[in-house]
Amino acid sequence: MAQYARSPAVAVIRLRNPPVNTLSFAVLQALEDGLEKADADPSVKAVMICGENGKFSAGADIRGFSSPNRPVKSLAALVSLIESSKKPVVAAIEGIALGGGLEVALGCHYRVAHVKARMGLPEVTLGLLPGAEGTQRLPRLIGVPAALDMITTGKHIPATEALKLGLVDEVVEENTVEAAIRLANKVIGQPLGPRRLSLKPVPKLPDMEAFLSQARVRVKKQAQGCLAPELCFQAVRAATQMPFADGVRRERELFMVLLSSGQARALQYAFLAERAAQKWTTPGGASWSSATPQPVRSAAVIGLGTMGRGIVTSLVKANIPVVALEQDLEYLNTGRKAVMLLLEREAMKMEVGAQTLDFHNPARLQFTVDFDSLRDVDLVIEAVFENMALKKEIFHKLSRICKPGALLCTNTSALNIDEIASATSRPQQVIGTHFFSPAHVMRLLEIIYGRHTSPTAIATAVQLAKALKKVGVVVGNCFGFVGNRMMFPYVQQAVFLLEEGSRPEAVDRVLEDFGFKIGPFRMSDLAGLDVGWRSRQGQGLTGPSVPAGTPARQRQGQRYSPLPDLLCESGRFGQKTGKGWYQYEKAGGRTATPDPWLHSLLAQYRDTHGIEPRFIDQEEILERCLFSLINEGFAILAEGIASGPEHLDVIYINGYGWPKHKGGPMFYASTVGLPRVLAKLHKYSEAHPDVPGLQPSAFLKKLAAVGNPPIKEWMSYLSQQSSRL
Ligand SMILES: CC(C)(COP(=O)(O)OP(=O)(O)OC[C@H]1O[C@@H](n2cnc3c(N)ncnc32)[C@H](O)[C@@H]1OP(=O)(O)O)[C@@H](O)C(=O)NCCC(=O)NCCSC(=O)/C=C/CCCCCCCCCCCCC(=O)O
Repeated sequence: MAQYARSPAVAVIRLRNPPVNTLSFAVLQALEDGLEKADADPSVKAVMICGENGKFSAGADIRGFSSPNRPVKSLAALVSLIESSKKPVVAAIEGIALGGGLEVALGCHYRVAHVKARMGLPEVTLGLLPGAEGTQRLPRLIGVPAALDMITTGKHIPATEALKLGLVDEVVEENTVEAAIRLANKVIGQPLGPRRLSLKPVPKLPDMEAFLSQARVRVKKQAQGCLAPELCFQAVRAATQMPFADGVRRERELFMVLLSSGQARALQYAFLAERAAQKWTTPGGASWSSATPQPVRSAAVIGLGTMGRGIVTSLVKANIPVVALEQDLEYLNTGRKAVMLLLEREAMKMEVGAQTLDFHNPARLQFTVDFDSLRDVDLVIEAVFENMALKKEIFHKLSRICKPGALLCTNTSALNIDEIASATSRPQQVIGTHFFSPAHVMRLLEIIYGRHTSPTAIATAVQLAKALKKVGVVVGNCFGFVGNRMMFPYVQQAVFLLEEGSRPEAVDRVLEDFGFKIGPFRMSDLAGLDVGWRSRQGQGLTGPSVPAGTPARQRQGQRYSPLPDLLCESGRFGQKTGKGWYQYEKAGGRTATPDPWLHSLLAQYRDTHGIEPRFIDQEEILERCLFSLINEGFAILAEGIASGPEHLDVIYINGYGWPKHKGGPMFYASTVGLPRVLAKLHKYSEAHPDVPGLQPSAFLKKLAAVGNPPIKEWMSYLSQQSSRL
């Protein structure tokens, strides 16, 4: 709602809808009532609009867009009402003014912002456009280039930048509401015409047409298959070509197209899924609502390979003092140089005026080979390579050296957390923190609890993720956890498709056209084929431990493809060796080119194994790869390894390049329809009975049988018996 008060010639309207003052129907109604009251009261000479609790407004309620009962009350009409007020209206922007919240402020005649406030029109990130006339008012206020940038990227800008752009009239360090009331008193009686943005012309550019056509190319390129940026562009272009009222009509038409699009639903789901994933629970009954994190005032990282370097960089960026440890001076010096380089680059990227990175100060970042230096840290992240014996040795040492409450984290992508914890005397403080490479860039942090991990340890790891500006998703302990476990059948299908007649570039193209940033073969080349090879050797799937007489394409009665092993045996480890599923310009090169050598290897391989190659169409490539991944997701949910489909989707969007506008694999399955996913899996598993990954999971079958319920109801169909939750 909104609260109305007087101060004394200024009416104060305070938006109130915790936690972020979204513009519900009740808020809009109360705002309208407040404006009418102020208008009718002759002793009121000006109006000031602010938000409760130090936040102006986060805009429209995202949950309302998909609701059949969404309020028909038009926000746009209210913005016009504010603008047409005969008494000056001043917005006092504290905290945030986003989306519809900023559009309300644009309707005001003046805007005062607190120095720490952020403003933006993030509708594009929700698959929408600023549909309350924001695409028409903002270019009139700050010019087309800046408005187009804000509207098509959705970025939040700080108050200082808003002041430079002319988006706000004043930035204050103290009480914003008092400053806004002062300004309101000052402008009483001044003409309002020049302050009404709808009456202003769009500022001209020397060659608007040329600017717009270049901007359109840029927007399309950045959109990566998303519709909203293009329609945002069209709405802003309308502002340059039409009078305000016509531009508003065009904006409305484009908004309605987006509002009913599947992409908007997916993006809004993704926003809410990220918040839902913060609400973790475990089968033992621990949860975000009752567990309290421990403070992390200092940390240590063991191992300065690729992952360790990124993790140190992340911690330094989060202003957490770090001790970085390596096994000897040679490794330490190489690691130190690499970390310093990363930090120099990060420092250069930081905004002018923002807090600087204090990494030359040994009290903030210390390099050592001495385990004793870890004695006092609050948290240790072990990031050595994936070797159980080595990890156990380190954890044994840590449990002797570290102070009693220290959290002991292992950065692993698949290894058993319980086994690692068994090497310590304090398994309740051991937790998996699976970072994604490059660790200082990628947003995802998979947080894996073991059998004995305490709720405090989980809460502390979640808190750490927040401090590192990452999305922490809490999951249970199983081989590959959630992300990699779902990835295995996907990559396996991709390789089987090669055996049957396809090529890496064909499979990658289909998945990249679907929206993945990178297809499975390019991804394997980037990650290094030797990583999987070592893991398969460890599992006894390849190498000398495979019993003599084992059929080349079978392991334990299941289909197996030795193709990736053959590549590794030829020294083809991917980008780092200049050859893998593709060829590259040099070792370490990044430009993948289809490789005739590989094509003839595939032909030879099929000959050797008597496989008749066939043409495999895009539909089969897509369905076999995606549906096997999704199928594993259902098995994970049924086992209680993750507490909801949103968790899986957040992992895939933030760690595996799944296109956000398709909402994540489980959301995608819900849009395809579970009966269809099930029917396709039946079809493919009949054709390939020796591939367990294609056999539909019991949970998927159950959901399809009960009539394809909406995604938010899925978990209610898991019986207590079938779930570990
Ligand atoms: C920066 C944030 C605001 C805060 O971040 P942080 O402090 O980290 O906290 P969070 O955990 O993210 O959030 C806290 C809780 O708040 C919830 N939240 C936040 N924002 C929203 C929101 N906008 N809606 C709903 N809920 C929100 C969040 O979920 C958390 O709650 P919980 O823990 O999950 O319970 C950050 O949250 C953020 O960035 N928020 C998003 C801001 C945003 O994107 N705003 C834009 C929203 S879209 C908008 O405003 C659009 C406006 C245009 C509307 C145009 C309407 C005109 C239509 C014309 C045609 C209509 C025809 C009508 C006919 C018909 O109806 O049929």
